[in-house]
Amino acid sequence: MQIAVVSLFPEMFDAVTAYGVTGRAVKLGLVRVSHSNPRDFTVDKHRTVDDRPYGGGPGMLMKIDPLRQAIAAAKEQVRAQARVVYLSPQGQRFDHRKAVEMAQEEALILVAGRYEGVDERLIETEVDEELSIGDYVLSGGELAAMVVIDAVTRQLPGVLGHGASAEEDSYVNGLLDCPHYTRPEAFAGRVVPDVLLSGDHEKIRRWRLKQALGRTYERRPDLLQGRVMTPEEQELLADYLSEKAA
Ligand SMILES: Nc1nonc1C(=O)NCC1CCCCC1
Repeated sequence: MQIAVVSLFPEMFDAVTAYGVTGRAVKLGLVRVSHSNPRDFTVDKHRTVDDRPYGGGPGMLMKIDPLRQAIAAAKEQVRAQARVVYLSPQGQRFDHRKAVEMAQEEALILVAGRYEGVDERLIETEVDEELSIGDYVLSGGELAAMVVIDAVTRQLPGVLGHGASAEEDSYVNGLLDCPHYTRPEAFAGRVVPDVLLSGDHEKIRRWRLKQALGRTYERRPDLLQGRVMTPEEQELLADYLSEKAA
């Protein structure tokens, strides 16, 4: 997959291109991240990318033309049909389903805004989709773009060592993740649940699913709304709740 990022701060993206699973994906060529900086498309002496808002109000807005040219350059970089995504709190909520969907694209162009935002006509004429990673305001779209790059890259074939972990990622089954344990077996008087030491993979699978269902019920009941539970899941959640009540 090719991802071109339109941002005033391309160096920020080292956080996803140089480290960890996503850094390895870049190294293996499973994903290519390129950059296009609106400042490189300014023509005035001060390399101006922002201007005052019509109608007054605090702060500045990003000007149309440098962004428009930076997006055009980004399209040149990816040379394929690319979905242009603008990151902002006004966007559709980014979630696992969206990550899976975006991972099917041949190319993405992620536009990271700064200041108080961008001229609405840039969004109307250049942006295919506005995406939000959550209901809060960041100082720029870069961190949101990196969240998208990370979550989408994990969905690409070959990125996660053993394919299974992509499927087992929590949210794949629409549930929160179960608890995890590693050595030592005892810590601060707390021991690892016996089932995880049993070597009985079916028992372990059921235990993990039960914990995931129970946690989701307790912490994020909204995720269970409208989610059809299998008979096994219904049984395991009932067991979890009766054990909790006991
Ligand atoms: N939340 C978010 N989800 O995606 N992006 C977000 C954000 O808070 N972005 C910052 C704003 C700041 C003004 C310019 C445009 C981006």
